[in-house]
Amino acid sequence: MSRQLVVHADRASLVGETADRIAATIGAVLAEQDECHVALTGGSVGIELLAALRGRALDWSRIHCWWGDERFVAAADGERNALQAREALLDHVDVPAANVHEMPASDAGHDLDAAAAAASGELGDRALDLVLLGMGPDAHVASLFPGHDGTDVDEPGVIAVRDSPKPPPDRLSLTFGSLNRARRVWIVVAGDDKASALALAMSAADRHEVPAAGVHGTQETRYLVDRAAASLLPDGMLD
Ligand SMILES: O=C1O[C@H](COP(=O)(O)O)[C@@H](O)[C@H](O)[C@H]1O
Repeated sequence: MSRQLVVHADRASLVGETADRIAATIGAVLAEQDECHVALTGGSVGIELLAALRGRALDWSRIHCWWGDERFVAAADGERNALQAREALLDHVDVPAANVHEMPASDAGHDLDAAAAAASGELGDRALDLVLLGMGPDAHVASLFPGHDGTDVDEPGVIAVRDSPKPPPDRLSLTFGSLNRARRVWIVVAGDDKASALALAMSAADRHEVPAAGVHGTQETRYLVDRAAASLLPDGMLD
């Protein structure tokens, strides 16, 4: 399955046009099936994207929201991806509570392993319709970090991540097994601090060292980036 690269002039057009694409894709999925299951992402551009989706006309009663990863902190901690997503988007749209599948918070009564098991149980072996991912400057996606054991896991589900190089240290993440059974995987990247990671991700790099290189959808894999992030891609890739 080939990967598509879409380069936008700047961060603002990346965010606005990607929000349009997400809304159009969800609309097309809902024209063919009853529900659309989407994994949201945290991270700087990921949350900007969710805020931009607020104004789009979508049938939220049929959209289910999951997460690619979560920081294992208390429910009210501003670092929590789900809390940021609520503030940016979900508190502003008519999404039924039952459609929002947050991963457990650290004060919900589970330790990290039990939280991973609970989130895995809820997700099962579902093939998500659309997975949105950010990418760190170290090429991590979701909370799959270079050199970490989590990059070995091919079973679908949610894993506990300890000693994350990016704080907070304890996290939950979808595995490659769940990410790579999604129909569409879109990796959204902005900024020149991500340029070398993006160049590696789009090469045939080993997923253990460059996790972003190991993620793909069964129907579609798209890198949606701004010009700054694309600055180290070979000319031939930009044609
Ligand atoms: O910690 C995380 O980081 C990545 C990337 O974030 P960014 O701020 O560098 O864009 C994000 O995709 C992930 O969901 C999040 O938990």
